Amino acid sequence: TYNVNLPLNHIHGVGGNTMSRNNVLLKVILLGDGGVGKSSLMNRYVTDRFDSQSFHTIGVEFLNRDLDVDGRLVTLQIWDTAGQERFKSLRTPFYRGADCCLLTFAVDDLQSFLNLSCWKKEFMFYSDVKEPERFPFVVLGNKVDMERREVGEDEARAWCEENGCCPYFETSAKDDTNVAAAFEAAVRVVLAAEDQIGHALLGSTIDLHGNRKASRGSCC
Ligand SMILES: Nc1nc2c(ncn2[C@@H]2O[C@H](COP(=O)(O)OP(=O)(O)OP(=O)(O)O)[C@@H](O)[C@H]2O)c(=O)[nH]1
Ligand SMILES: [Mg+2]
Repeated sequence: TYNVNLPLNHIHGVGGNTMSRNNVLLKVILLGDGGVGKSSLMNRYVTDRFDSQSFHTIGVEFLNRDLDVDGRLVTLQIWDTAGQERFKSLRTPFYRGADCCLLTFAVDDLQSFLNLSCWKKEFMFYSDVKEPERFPFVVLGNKVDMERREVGEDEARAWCEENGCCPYFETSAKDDTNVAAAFEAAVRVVLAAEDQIGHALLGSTIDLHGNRKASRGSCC
């Protein structure tokens, strides 16, 4: 486990996640407004700690965790980004090569939920993924331990339905609610997508949909 601002040992590159069939490195990236709990979720998952006084992230940091998913050994490389607008230029260069994007908001912060679309757009703009329609997102509604909510679970699930039916998890980094489940879901959606591509290649029936980048407009 390594924690740096400069990603010295990041294995990047074309399709850069598959080391072998049973030993996979997956890059997942946490995006969302400053203060929603991205760093706390990563730290809870990797080190099983929670800090109620955490500092805002500057740029990006990452931590690795190995896990076994249905008999496949996976190294999950979790990239935690700075959500504050002033750090935008420090985080966007690291979107490329991501296998899954975890869009995060806090259930006690309506604005962070409304901004999910902006985060998705920003990711699509800078990640340069080949098949935007198929790229896997997972949505996390964090801080469910808070009594006062501004975003209902139904509302959040509706957004996910409208945005490619991505999986939704209500998490608490503080109470360790659903944190492992959310990261494992990210691994599963990536592996499932890769299996599909594998099958398509075998059957020579790749459907490229013909849609490349939908829009290159600026984000908020
Ligand atoms: N109650 C509660 N507080 C949380 C939870 N997760 C994070 N926090 C608190 O929310 C504040 C912000 O958490 P961070 O993890 O630093 O937020 P972030 O998304 O990484 O913020 P940036 O680095 O600025 O993008 C901290 O005070 C955390 O202790 C949670 O699940 N429940
Ligand atoms: Mg942070």
